[in-house]
Amino acid sequence: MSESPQHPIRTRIKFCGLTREQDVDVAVAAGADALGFVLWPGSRRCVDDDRLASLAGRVPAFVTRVGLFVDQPPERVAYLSRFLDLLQFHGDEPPDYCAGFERPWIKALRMREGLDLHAAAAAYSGAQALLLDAYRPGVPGGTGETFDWSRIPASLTKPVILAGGLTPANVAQAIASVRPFAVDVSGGVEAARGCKDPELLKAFAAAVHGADDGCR
Ligand SMILES: O=C(O)c1ccccc1NCC(=O)[C@H](O)[C@H](O)COP(=O)(O)O
Repeated sequence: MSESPQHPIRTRIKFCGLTREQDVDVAVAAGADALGFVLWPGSRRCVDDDRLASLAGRVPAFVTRVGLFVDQPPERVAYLSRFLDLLQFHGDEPPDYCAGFERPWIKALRMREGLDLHAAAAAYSGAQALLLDAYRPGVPGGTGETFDWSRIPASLTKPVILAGGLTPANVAQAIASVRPFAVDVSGGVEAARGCKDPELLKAFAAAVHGADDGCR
């Protein structure tokens, strides 16, 4: 299979829901390409503005700082953008809203029944990627649940970030089946909610690298 953003030779890794400085350090050392900070107050992983400033200030060059939002006031997104390289919209934000900030953005889509991914990719054509996550009614993200990966068409034109219930134990299988641009994990590398486990972070990254080696 030839390389392309849809079928990369190296799967990027995004660790999500970081709340502590030591987790940022371990995640970066393990090989993170991106770190996600939940900025939606409804989440137990949400970090306040001071903590975001501290965590974001710790991230070295070439690791992307991603802020997660769920249908929040645009003024709030605009304010917090100063700490972020990329915005991730996890709610029902329409494309015009997502494009209204001076930052690149990705759209999270929860894989509810009947979702047409080609139509969504066309609607969110300004997104840098689509993050595909499990659907659980009333829960915007971070469910720790997988979905049926065979629902993702190989012909999708947008880079796919695969999320939802990934762990060090299943991520290699996920990469082999989907060949995503990136994988995203939160609960699968935690010791407790919001607290990442150093060994799980390293094991997850090692499993991704091993899967990439197996795909070559
Ligand atoms: O983590 C949260 O609490 C959260 C709340 C609201 C929107 C998104 C949220 N998290 C998103 C993620 O952490 C990931 O992008 C994704 O959902 C994967 O989570 P997991 O299944 O736990 O690996």
